[in-house]
Amino acid sequence: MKIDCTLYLVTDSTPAILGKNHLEDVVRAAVQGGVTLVQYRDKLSDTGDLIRTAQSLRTICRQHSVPLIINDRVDVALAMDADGVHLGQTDMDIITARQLVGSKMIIGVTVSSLVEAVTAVEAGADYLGIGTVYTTPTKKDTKAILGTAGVRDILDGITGLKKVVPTVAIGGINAKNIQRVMFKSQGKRKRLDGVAVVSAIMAAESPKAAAQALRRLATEPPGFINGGRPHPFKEVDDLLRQANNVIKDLGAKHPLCHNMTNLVVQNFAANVALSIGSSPIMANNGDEAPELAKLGGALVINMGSITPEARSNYVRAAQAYNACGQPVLFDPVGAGATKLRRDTVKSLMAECYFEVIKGNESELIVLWGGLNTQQKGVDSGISTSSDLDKAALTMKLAARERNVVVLTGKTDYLSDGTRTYAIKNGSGYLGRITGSGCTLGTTIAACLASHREDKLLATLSGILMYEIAAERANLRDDVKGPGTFVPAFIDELANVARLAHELNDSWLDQAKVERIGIREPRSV
Ligand SMILES: Nc1ncnc2c1ncn2[C@@H]1O[C@H](COP(=O)(O)OP(=O)(O)OP(=O)(O)O)[C@@H](O)[C@H]1O
Ligand SMILES: Cc1ncsc1CCO
Repeated sequence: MKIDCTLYLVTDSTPAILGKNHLEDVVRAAVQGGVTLVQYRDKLSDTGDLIRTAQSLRTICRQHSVPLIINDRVDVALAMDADGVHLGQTDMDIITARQLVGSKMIIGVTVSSLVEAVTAVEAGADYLGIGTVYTTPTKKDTKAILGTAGVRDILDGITGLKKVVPTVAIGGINAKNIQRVMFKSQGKRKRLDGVAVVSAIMAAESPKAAAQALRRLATEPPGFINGGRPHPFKEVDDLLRQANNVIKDLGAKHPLCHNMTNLVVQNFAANVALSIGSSPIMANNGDEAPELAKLGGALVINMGSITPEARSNYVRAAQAYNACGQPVLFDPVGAGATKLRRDTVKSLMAECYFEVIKGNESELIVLWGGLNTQQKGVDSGISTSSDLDKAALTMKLAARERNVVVLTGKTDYLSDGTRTYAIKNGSGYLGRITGSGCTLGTTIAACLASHREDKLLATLSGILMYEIAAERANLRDDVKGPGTFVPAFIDELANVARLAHELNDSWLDQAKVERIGIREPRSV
């Protein structure tokens, strides 16, 4: 029997997933929606019930020519003449199962390592379920988490074996990440034939609509073909593919993050730096900078508390880092609030090179030349600009300064003067605590210090780490308001750093990054 693994439904009859629905109804709707293979998985029912349910599922599946596979129970599969049986690593071995079921019945096997995959193929498996890709609410055992990189290694490892078998990935796959999973797990010569899902269909409000959507997404994977042109998703995805490594390297290299920052955020910024894997020093005296600049780190100049001697300290420090070729991030806090700040911005921009400038909209308008803009304190104020205006401001400033510019707000804009992106991650709490912009600057600077090859990628990685950690904190039960948000946020920054260290890039599935197609500014 030919196996089409494009969209493989694995059933789950537990109340947490199935709710009040009937298994048969859900499976019927799913095959009507486009599921290509069904596995009946039930660890709890008695043998008689298993056989009866399997028989009725087989009737439903056969009406749509979809094979029905039985999980684990070779006896049940034989008793009701299933199309196949699926074996886990602790189930019956493949050779014994084959002797029992004969040559026609499909045998599928779950594998989570290359050794298991090669062994299964050589023993006669007809398809492989590779997993677990991501943690799921029902499976939290992170040891077996492969991530897409792990799936890719297995696909590469089984390329060239005599027998070619279809493969599906399983574990935490849903409509949001299915395309990324298929794209990112591509091996050099082999890619997944499909994906297996459980709750994305079993727990869906409309299993039919969920199956239709997943089938479409699985059949038209992005980044492969788009009338011969690279899919727009591919460009963003190429960056996202690398972001986990940038964060992993940050933890491994532990770079110095030298903050010349305001009086408000000293402690918060130092804790953020530590939780992401960087080593902070809060040092506002420019005399120390030439020595610190030689330690391979990055400098943040945040002019939030502009003391009388601050300007000359900033310039000496930035020039020391410029001389060593180490990155400097400029955060022109309250740039439009006072004459002193406007003048300071002007002279810093003239005397120093900033690899990244990060500010809110009001601040960046001042930097672009809106020296008459009046900012109320350090806040951005109510914006009247369109999204495109903000993206254009970000791009033209980056093009003029030959650097990377970040404009923060509910949506962040990022540009290197050529490539411009909108990032729609984050949490409303970030707008309700002080210093979220400042500590984002610290995070980006740490990324710049550890990843020197592509400053746009380093900046994007820092923004995503920061904002996705905020989203994760936002979801926690212990967060009741802005006050409890701050410690939870620091914990989540550390959690994202840990995931990256474990090569687990699942946190990036939440990334909401869009390429903005605006023309390059011709003359700036
Ligand atoms: N409503 C929101 N929803 C999602 N993310 C937000 C929101 N408001 C701010 N952020 C995020 O918070 C971070 C800081 O942006 P913001 O524009 O508030 O900086 P700022 O005004 O310089 O802050 P501060 O002066 O307090 O340091 C950015 O990552 C931004 O995306
Ligand atoms: C509130 C405040 N005042 C100066 S710096 C700062 C922190 C946020 O920018």
